[in-house]
Amino acid sequence: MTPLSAIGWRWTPQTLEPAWAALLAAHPAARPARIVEQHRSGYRVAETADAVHPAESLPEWQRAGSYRKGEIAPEARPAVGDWVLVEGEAPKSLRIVALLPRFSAIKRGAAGEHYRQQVIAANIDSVFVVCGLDADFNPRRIERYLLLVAGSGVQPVVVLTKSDKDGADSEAALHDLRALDVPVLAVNAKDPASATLLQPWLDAGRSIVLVGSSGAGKSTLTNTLLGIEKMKTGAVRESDARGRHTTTHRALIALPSGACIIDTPGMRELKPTGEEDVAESFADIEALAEQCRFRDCKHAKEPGCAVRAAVERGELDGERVANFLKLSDEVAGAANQLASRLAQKAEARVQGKALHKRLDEKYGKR
Ligand SMILES: Nc1nc2c(ncn2[C@@H]2O[C@H](COP(=O)(O)OP(=O)(O)OP(=O)(O)O)[C@@H](O)[C@H]2O)c(=O)[nH]1
Ligand SMILES: [Zn+2]
Repeated sequence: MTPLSAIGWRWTPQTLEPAWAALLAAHPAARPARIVEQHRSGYRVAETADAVHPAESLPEWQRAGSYRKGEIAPEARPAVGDWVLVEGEAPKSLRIVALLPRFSAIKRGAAGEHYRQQVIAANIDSVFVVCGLDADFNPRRIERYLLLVAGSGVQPVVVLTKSDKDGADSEAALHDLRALDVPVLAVNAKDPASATLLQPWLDAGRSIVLVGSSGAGKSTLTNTLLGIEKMKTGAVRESDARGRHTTTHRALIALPSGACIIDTPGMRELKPTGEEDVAESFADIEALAEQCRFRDCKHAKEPGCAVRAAVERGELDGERVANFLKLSDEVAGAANQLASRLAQKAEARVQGKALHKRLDEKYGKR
C-alpha cells in the first residue's frame, strides 16, 4: 500500500479521470493531497495517513461575507474529503494549487448564512448510518439520514449496533426497516468477528463516513475495525465530566483493510438543502400515492387514499408515512428558502447591472 492509497487514492495513470489528468498535467510540479480538516483559518491536508499539515489555499477560496461579484460558490471550494493538488514542502509551506472534481458530495442546507448549501464531505464511497438496537433505535432518524445522503453519490449502509445486548431484537428491527432498499446489518460493534459483516464496503482505497447519534457506537465500531484503541469511547468518557466532546479527534483513520474512515464534525447535524428527492427515498409510499383518488392527496383525510388504506391493512408503517410527510414539509421549506436566496442573488445581480448601466450613461463607458 502506498501512503496515498491508505488515504483513499486508488487511481493509476490509466484509470485517472480525464479531468483529473488534465489538472495534473497543468500543474507538473504539484502532487495530490486530501483535505482532512477545514477551519476558519484554512485547510489541513494529508499526504499520508499519519501526517496532516496546514496548507495555504487559493485567495478566492478564503471565506467571504456576501455575494460579491466574482465570489466563488461555497460548493466550488474544497471540503473535507476533496482531493487537491499541492506544491511546496510540508509541514510549513504547502500551497493548494487546484481542486480536483469530486465524484460524490454530501451536502447540507446552511440556514442563517448567505450560502444555500455546504459540502460537508466529498469523495466518499459509503456512509454507515449507525444506530443502536437499544433506546437509540429510531427508524425515523434512519430514514432522515438516508434521505439526506440519497443523491449524493454515496452508498448508504444501515449498521445496527448492540445486537449482543439484552433486549436487542434484531429481527424486529429488520422488520421495522423492511421498506428501506439499502443494506441493513445488525452487529456487535465490540466484536471483530461481527464487524467483518462490513467488509464488502471496506475494500482498499474506499472512503467511509459514519453518522449516527451520540452513543450509537461509531467510535466503538471504528476501534474494532482498526483493531486497536485509537479513539476514546463512551465507556472511558463516562468518568470524564466534560462528556461527549472528549473523543480524541482524528480526521482521517486508515484501516488495516486499506479503506479509510473520514470524520468531520459537519456530519453531526444534517439538515436538508431543499434538493432532496423525498419521493425517491420513499418509493413505496410514492407508488401507493399513484393510486390515491386525488392527485394532490395529502394522505390525511381525503377519501380514496391508497396510502392510508395500506396502513390500515397493516402493509405500511403509519409512522413511516408520518415521517414522509414531515420530511416532505422540511424539504419543501428548505427548497423555498433556496429559491428565495437564489432570487435575492439574481436581484442583486440585476441591481448591480442597472447601477453599472446608469453609471455608464452618466460618465460614459469606463
Ligand atoms: N454491548 C455493546 N456495546 C456497545 C456496542 N456499540 C457501542 N457500545 C457501547 O455504547 C457506548 C457508546 O459507544 P460509542 O462508540 O462511544 O458511541 P459514539 O457513536 O462514538 O458516540 P459519540 O462519540 O458521542 O458520537 C460505549 O459504552 C460502547 O462500549 C455494541 O455493539 N455492543
Ligand atoms: Zn393519499
